[in-house]
Amino acid sequence: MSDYVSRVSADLQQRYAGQPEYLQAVLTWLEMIAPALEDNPIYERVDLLTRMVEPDRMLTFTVPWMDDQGMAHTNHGYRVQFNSAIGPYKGGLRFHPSVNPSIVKFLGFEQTYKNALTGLPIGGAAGGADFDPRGKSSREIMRFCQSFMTALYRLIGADTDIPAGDIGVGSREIGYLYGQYKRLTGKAESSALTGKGLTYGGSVIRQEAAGFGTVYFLARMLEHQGETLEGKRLAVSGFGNMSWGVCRKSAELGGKVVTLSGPDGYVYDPDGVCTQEKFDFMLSMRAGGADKVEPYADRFGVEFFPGKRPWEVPVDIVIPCATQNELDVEDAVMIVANNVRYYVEAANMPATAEALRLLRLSPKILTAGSKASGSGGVVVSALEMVQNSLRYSWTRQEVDSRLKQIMGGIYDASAAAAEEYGLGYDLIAGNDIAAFKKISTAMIAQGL
Ligand SMILES: NC(=O)c1ccc[n+]([C@@H]2O[C@H](COP(=O)([O-])OP(=O)(O)OC[C@H]3O[C@@H](n4cnc5c(N)ncnc54)[C@H](O)[C@@H]3O)[C@@H](O)[C@H]2O)c1
Repeated sequence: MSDYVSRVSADLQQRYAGQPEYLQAVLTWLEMIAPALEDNPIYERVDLLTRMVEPDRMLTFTVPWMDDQGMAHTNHGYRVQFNSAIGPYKGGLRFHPSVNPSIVKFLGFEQTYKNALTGLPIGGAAGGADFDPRGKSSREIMRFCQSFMTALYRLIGADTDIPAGDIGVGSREIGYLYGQYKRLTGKAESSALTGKGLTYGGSVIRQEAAGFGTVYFLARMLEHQGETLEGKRLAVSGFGNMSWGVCRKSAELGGKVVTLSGPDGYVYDPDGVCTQEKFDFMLSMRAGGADKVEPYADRFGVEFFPGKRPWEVPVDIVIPCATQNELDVEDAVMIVANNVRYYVEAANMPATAEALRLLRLSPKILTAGSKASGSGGVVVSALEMVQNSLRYSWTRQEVDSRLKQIMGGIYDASAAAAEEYGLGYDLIAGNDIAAFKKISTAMIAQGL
């Protein structure tokens, strides 16, 4: 590690000791891009790394709202505008009790480098609140979203910062947020938010895009090995938006997702989550707001494993789709022992640093990181912005083929950078290096 990288790392660890997720994301990235930093004194001269790993700014605000019984509550809201070197800030909003400055900073950091390789001109951001949507009525969710937007609206806009959904924020919440944005600004500025409903500027495939994109990326890895998804068994976590898209596209390509999970445990469905009835049931579990996967076992007569994670099931492919650090070293050891052949991240930073290192360095498994294989959602969000600017809607087939093509481009850029730096087929390091080079070039060109 160069002196400059050591200094930046030490400074961050001292300054942000209480922000473990943020430190994990940045320190892993510094390890990945190390080969691209060697013999390049310009980076230190313009102190590029410090500016790349810290957000441009971060807003913290209170979100007061009233429940259906007339009791007031106050949550904490955040928006971190991480980097705008290649376009306006763009990234999701997460409503979950675990949301704090460390989580939104890690999400904003990951989003910046994820967005860079989409080929679309967008910077990176993230935000959200420690609000728990579980058990809340639709009216409570609406009041919360309106209060959240009242605090946020001055900071966002089509050319400044464009929020989208993430955990706990789907099309219903985006609708309430957008309605309040319009009310406050007096402008029907459709590309100020993405993930909108189809009747007011949303894009077809946006809901499916996150999961579809991951499977398109996986299909390219399989192709590289002379294989297809036909007959492969997949372990997936979560049962939300990302998992739903992965199940649907895998089934279409002949694969079989045999696990889903929630905070309560996981279900094992040996026949696969492959039918329309099962896809629809996933949607109803998510909309129900209980955040439990057990009802799937009751409904389809399959086994439920309370309090456990799905990584113990022997499969060909593992795709974590739920949340950060949902897979630790013990899980990684089990995955290797089960002869899993592909580990493809859909959720943001789903593995601990040690688990990821173990999987990445295992000669038995091919790995892809969330900044590449998890970028389908933002790709179609950006395509939604393009359609809004054109005041035009593309067909399902047009959006889907663009998504597939862009995912292929991200795969190609990752594989090419890995090869250029003598890293073989390390798609994770390759992706980080390619994104680093794109953003650093833009930042240097724009001066201090
Ligand atoms: N939706 C998108 O467009 C999109 C795009 C890129 C990345 N992601 C990432 O994908 C992941 C899932 O997002 P989503 O949009 O599907 O959200 P979602 O709210 O639709 O679903 C989240 C799922 O994760 C599970 N989960 C959340 N916290 C958990 C915990 N602590 N333990 C166990 N399970 C937990 C929930 O039960 C739920 O099934 C997140 O990491 C998110 O950042 C989403």
